[in-house]
This record gives sequence, C-alpha cells and structure tokens, in this order.
Amino acid sequence: MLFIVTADQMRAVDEYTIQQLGIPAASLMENAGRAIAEEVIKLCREGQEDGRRDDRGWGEGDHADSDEARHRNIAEGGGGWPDRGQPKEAWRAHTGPGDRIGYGGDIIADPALVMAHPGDQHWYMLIGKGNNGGDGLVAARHLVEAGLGVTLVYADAPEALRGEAAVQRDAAAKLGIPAVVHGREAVDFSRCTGIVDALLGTGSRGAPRGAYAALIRAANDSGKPVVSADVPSGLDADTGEVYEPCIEARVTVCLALLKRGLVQYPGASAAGRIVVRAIGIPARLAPEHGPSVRLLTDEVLRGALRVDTGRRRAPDGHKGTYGHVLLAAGSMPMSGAGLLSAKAALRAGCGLATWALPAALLPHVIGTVPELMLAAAADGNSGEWNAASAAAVLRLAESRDVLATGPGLGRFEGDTDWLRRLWQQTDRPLVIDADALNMLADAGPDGPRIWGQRSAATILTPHPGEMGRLLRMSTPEVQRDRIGHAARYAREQGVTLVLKGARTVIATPSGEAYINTTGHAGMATGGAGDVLTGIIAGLLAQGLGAEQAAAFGVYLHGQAAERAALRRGDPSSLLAGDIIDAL
Ligand SMILES: NC(=O)C1=CN([C@@H]2O[C@H](COP(=O)(O)OP(=O)(O)OC[C@H]3O[C@@H](n4cnc5c(N)ncnc54)[C@H](O)[C@@H]3O)[C@@H](O)[C@H]2O)[C@@H](O)CC1
Ligand SMILES: [K+]
Repeated sequence: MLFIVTADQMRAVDEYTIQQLGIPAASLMENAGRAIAEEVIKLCREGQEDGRRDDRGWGEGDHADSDEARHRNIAEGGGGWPDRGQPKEAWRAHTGPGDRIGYGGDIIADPALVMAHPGDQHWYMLIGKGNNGGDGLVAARHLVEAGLGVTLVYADAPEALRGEAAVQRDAAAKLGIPAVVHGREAVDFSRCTGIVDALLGTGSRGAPRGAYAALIRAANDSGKPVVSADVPSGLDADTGEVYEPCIEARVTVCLALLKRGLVQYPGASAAGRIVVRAIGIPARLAPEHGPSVRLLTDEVLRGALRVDTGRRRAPDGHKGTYGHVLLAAGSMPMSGAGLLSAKAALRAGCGLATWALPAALLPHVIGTVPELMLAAAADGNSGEWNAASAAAVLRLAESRDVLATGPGLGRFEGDTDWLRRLWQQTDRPLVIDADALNMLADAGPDGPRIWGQRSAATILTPHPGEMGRLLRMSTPEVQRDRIGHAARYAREQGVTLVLKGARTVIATPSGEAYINTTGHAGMATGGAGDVLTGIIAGLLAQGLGAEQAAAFGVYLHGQAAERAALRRGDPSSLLAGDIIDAL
C-alpha cells in the first residue's frame, strides 16, 4: 500500500524502526543505497535498449511514459523486474545480448546489478553531508561492484559527514573510489554518462544554498540523466514546491514511503519516474506516526474504502434500488453545467435524476436528456435563481436521496442564506460545487462550522480558486500545499473535501486523505468539474458513504477521461461530455 508521508512522519517511522524494532540504521541505509544502484543499472539498460532500437541514445521521452506507468508515473518496489518464478529468458531479456549472466545451468550472477558494457558508463555521485549523501555513497559502492565508473562529488568537505554517512564515506575511501570536493577541484559534467543526486533529502530546509545550488544547476545544465535519492534536491518534500534551483530528475528512487512533495505538482514533474523502494521500514507504521494519506489505487478503493469497484448491481435491482439524485443547478447563461451534472449522475448509475432549475429555462431544456426529470424551482422570467427558491428545493429533496448544487447556479441576492437553508434543513447528503462554494465562502472562513454539523454526508468539490476563497488565500498559496490545506480544512470544518486539479486530493473529516492519479491534462476543459459533481452525487444516491463516493467518483472521472482521450486520439480535444460518454 502506498502511504504518503511528510518528512517529520518519515523521521518518526524511521526512529521507531531503529529504536523499537531494533533494525540497525546501517541496514536501512544499505538497502536504500543498493536500491538506488539497481535503479541506475535499470536506467542504463533502458538507455542501451533505446540505443539499439534507434540511435537516439538516451532518447527524448520519459521512460515512464509507457504502458501502465503512463498515467501514474509511480511504480512500487522497483516494478518491472522479472521475478524468480519467470523463465531464465526473462532475465536475459533484461540484460541484453552478449552478457554472461549465467554460467550454465541455473546459476545467475546478481541480476539486478548486471548490464552490458558497464565500463562504458561513468556516473557522478553528488554527495551531500546528511544521510541522503550516505545513501549515495552506498549506491556508489554497488555501482563500482557492478563494473561502472564512479566519481564521488562531495558538496561539503567529506569531514563534515557524521554517523552512518561518515561510515560510508570511509568505506568508499578504503575501496579507492575516486572523489572530488566541490570548490577544491573542478568538476567537468561533460565527462559523465549519468548523475546520482544524493545531495539533499528529507532533511533539506528551504532553497538549496552554496555548493548544493551550484551542483544542482550544473547537473541540470549537463543534460545527463539524473537519478535522485529519495527526493530531487531542491524539492520541498512536504508540499511539492520546487525551489530555485531544483534537480530535474529522470528517476526518483523514493525510499520506504512516498513523500507528499513527490505526488503534487510541480514536485511531481521534477521527480520524473518515481520508484518506491522498500528498505526494511514497515509501511503500515506510517499512519501511527501522522496523518494517513494514501495514493488512491484500485486496491485502496476495494480495501480501505470498501468500494465495489466492479460496480456490480443486484440482479433483482430496480431504479428505486439505486437512488434518486436532485440537482439544483443551471441558470440562463450556464444551463449546460446543470445538464452535464445531471447526465453524469445518471451515467454514474443512480436510478433516477431530477434537475431543478429556474422555471424560465425549463422549456429550453425539455427533451435534451430524455432520461432526466425536470422541476421548475425558481419563478420569474429571468432564468435565474432567487432566494425564495430554497423552499422549493427543500420540498423536492424530501423525496430524493441526494442533493447536489452549484454547477451553473450563478450568484443572486441572498444566495448565501439560500445555501445555509439547504445545509441546515435537509437531512440528505449534500454535494456543493462551483457558485455554491462561493456562497459558502461568503459565510466566512469557518462557514461550515458555524452552520453546524450536518447529519448526512457533506462533500465540497472546490478547484484551487474556490478553495482559495474558502480559505481566504490566493490560488498560488493553495497550490503550494494542496494536501496540507485540504486535509486541514476537511478536519476543522467537518466536511469531505475534494480539491480538484492534477492529482486531486480527497480529504475526510477524520483527517485521512487520498491522492488520485487517474486522468490527464486534457480534463482542463469547461464542464469537467460539473461532470464530477454529478458522478459523486450519483454514487451517493447508490448508498456509498461520503469518503467512498468522493474518492471513487474522482477515480472514475479520471479513468473515464483516459478512455475518452484514447478514443479521441488526443487528450487536448476532450470535451466534458466525452467523459460522460466514456463512463
Ligand atoms: N527512513 C529514513 O528516514 C531514512 C533516511 N535515509 C536518507 O536520509 C535522508 C534524510 O537525511 P538527513 O536527515 O540527514 O538530511 P539530508 O541528507 O536531507 O540533508 C540534511 C543536511 O543538509 C543540510 N541542508 C539542509 N537544507 C539545506 C539547504 N537548503 N541547502 C544546503 N544544505 C542544506 C543540513 O545542514 C543537513 O546537514 C533521507 O532523505 C534519505 O535519503 C536513508 O538513509 C534510509 C533511512
Ligand atoms: K536527493
């Protein structure tokens, strides 16, 4: 299971492993360095395969842009290695022709560290003075053992290293691994074939300084592939913020547990392909030492969230079994938003959907989606909502299972009070999106808490701009720590929160969070959010709880967009309606 932790949480789990479980720190560092070396070899082999296929050498593209890693960009446990159960040919396929990895029979040299022509490779290992540097030194030993050329490039004087890292420094020196110190000797990056970035890890604070900054810039400018130890140096491991400068890694070998900064942009871009490698720290300790944040996978949906991802239906089910969504949405200039939401709710599998809308709009939308029921909820000829319509919406909600509101609603006189009445007077699960979020924001930063705990689920689905209005901060400030802000707001205000955008965050009132990885940038198109509101409402109507509906809804929404983009052949041409069609 892929837990996502802060640097402090990682340190606490690390300490527990060493002090309470009695696993020596040196073992953890050894495992970390060995994992990094294996990923370097793997990248070299990929480079060789690319070189054989065409003459592009390292190639232009990110190697993670293939197969199952295409959308997720995150692999667990060094994914891709053939396991012991596979035939010997599989090992061979991973080492390339001409390698003598077997000596007859079934005797195989350490396969994870074998590659063709290791002597053609020369890697610079950028070594910081903390334990991240220690990991790099262990990796250096293993790469030398595998036959690669290696030079250590210390950012600080080697004497500055302490503890386990100093032990590794001394071992490398005794083995005669060449070393230079930044500032003392010139470092010519044009002479290496690749770079291991072991400068800064979870102990990094603020923008890289001095020699660290200089080495990061030089590494980036070299154009050589960079493998980062744990996190790219220059990345804030907690937030995903990238400082100036920050390593642009080809691969990040994340140790033990995913760090928050790797799964949120822009950090996710700086990290390249992320490979999480186990180093002997039990992952399940993570939630005991801080908030439980997980990558939203099919396994998490089925396991922790108990969602039937197969969306099976009872053979004897009827439309009443799957619930009835009431959607209060749409106004004269934005009727399409309501239409998209309502249609998405039906596609998400609810039995029935009623779209409540201003009376003047009704004649224009009749027949657009014949499966949909329509209800006039706001009188007048303007095609806009009004404060008095709250009573009509509440009345309609009495015989429905879920109320969703916001898409295309517009703003109107008394609208915050209109929403407060819905909040307080319906006992149905409530999904709040778009303009309804702005109404809520006008109730103050503690709006939900002041309006009171609802008896049923309450799900808010802001994009970063709306989140900023709820939190009274700018959009960039929200983006700087998406997981932190979403988790805090959900916990303090007692709501389930979906913070939209790349790697959508789903945060629960109990302090848990899930990070979605489905979907793509083509979803940045008008109406995609309205579709999500409809999907979540449709799932709630079928009896899913708030966390289940929010998480599964986001996951399905992204998956459908992936399918839709494949059908179109290009994510850029995606329309929100295509997502509905692909559900
Ligand atoms: N579970 C774990 O926590 C494990 C951690 N390991 C490694 O240890 C790392 C954490 O090690 P440390 O806590 O020693 O910290 P780091 O190795 O990340 O570096 C901290 C050092 O860098 C300096 N520094 C901090 N910010 C700087 C900046 N902006 N510019 C220049 N210098 C800066 C500090 O003075 C400190 O000496 C992890 O990322 C990982 O690579 C592994 O050895 C295995 C186990
Ligand atoms: K690093």
